[in-house]
Amino acid sequence: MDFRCFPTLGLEVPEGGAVFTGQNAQGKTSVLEAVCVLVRLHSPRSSRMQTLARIGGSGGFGIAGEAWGMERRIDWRPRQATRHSVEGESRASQGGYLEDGGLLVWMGNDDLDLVRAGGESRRRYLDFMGSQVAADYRRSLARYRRALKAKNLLLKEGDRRRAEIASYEAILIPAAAVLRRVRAELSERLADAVADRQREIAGREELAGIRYEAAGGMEMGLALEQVREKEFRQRRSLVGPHRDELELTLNGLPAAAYASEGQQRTLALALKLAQGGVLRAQTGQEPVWLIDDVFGELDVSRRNALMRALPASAQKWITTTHLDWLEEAPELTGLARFAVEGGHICR
Ligand SMILES: Nc1ncnc2c1ncn2[C@@H]1O[C@H](COP(=O)(O)OP(=O)(O)OP(=O)(O)O)[C@@H](O)[C@H]1O
Repeated sequence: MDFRCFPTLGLEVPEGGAVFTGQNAQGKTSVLEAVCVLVRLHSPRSSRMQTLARIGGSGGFGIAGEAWGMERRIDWRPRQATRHSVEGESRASQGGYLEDGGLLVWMGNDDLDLVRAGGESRRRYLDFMGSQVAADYRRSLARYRRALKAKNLLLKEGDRRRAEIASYEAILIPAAAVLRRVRAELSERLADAVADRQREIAGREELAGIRYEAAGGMEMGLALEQVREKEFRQRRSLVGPHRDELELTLNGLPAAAYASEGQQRTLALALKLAQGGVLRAQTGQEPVWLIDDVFGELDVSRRNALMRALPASAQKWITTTHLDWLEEAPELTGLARFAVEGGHICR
C-alpha cells in the first residue's frame, strides 16, 4: 500500500457500499482517492502521483482490489513506468488497463468550484467523463497536453520557431477534434439531465442551462490561422480545447455571477448527478459513487434530495465527519460503517 497516510490497508466493502466516519485528517478521503486511482488512474486531489506515495514509506505505492468482478493492481514507483495488471495479467499501456475499468463519479465539497471557479474545473469535469466513455479521449488528451506544452515553450521565443510550432500544431489539431467531438456530445446529453436534477433538488422551477463553447470555434486549424500572428505577439496559445468553456446558466443568467450560493450548490450537485446518469446511459453500466464529505455539509432539504436522487442500486462510498445526519437517513442506514482513525480502519 504506502498510499497517503496508510502503510497497509485491507478492506472488504459490501455491494451496497459503505460509510466512512472519523474526525478530520484521519484518512477518509484517502480511501476514496485510492479507489479512484485504482479504477481510473486518476486522483481528484493531485495530478502528481508522487504526492500519493506515503511520506516516510518505500517511495512508491501499490493498490490492489477487486472491482466489477476483476482483480486489478497498480504499482507506482518514482522514475519507473507504472505497472498495471488485471486478473494477474500485465497491461502495458494506461489505455489498455482502463478499457475495461469501471465507471466512477466523484462528489466532493469543492464541487462548488464547478460553478464558481474558472473554466479549468469544468474542463476537468468533462475530461473525467470523456476519459470514461471514449477510449480515444484519454489518449488524445495526453497527446494534446504534451504538444501544447511544447508549442508554448517554442512560442516563448517569438516567431523564430515557426516550422517546429507547425509540427506541434499538426498533433494538436486532430487531438482537439477528438476532444471536442466527445465534449460536445456529452454536453448535449448533460443539458437535459442537469436541468431535471436542478429542478428536483431545488424543489421548484429553476432552469439550469449548460452550453459547450469551443474556444475559437470547433475547427482548430482555421482558428489557428486566424490568431497566428497574435499568438506570436502574445507568446502563448490562444485557441483550442484548453480554453473551451462549459457555460452554466440559471434562469438564463450566468450562474457564477447571478445565482445565489444555495442555487450554486444545487447546480454543483445537479452536475454530478447528471454525470452519473449520462455515464450510465452511455455505457449501460452503473457507476460507483465516491462521495467525500458532502452530506454533512448540506442543509436538510438538499441532503434529502441528494439521497433520493442517488440510484438505489448503485454502490456508494461515503465519508463524513458528522454522524448526526446519518441517523436520519433511512436510505443509508443499511450501509456498512467503518471508523477511520489515524490511518487505521475498523468496522
Ligand atoms: N503522501 C502522504 N503521506 C503521508 N500522509 C499523508 C500524505 N498525504 C496526506 N497525508 C496525510 O494523511 C492524513 C489523512 O488525510 P485525508 O485527507 O485522507 O483525511 P480525511 O479524514 O479525509 O480528512 P478531512 O475530513 O479533513 O477531509 C492527513 O493528516 C494528511 O496530512
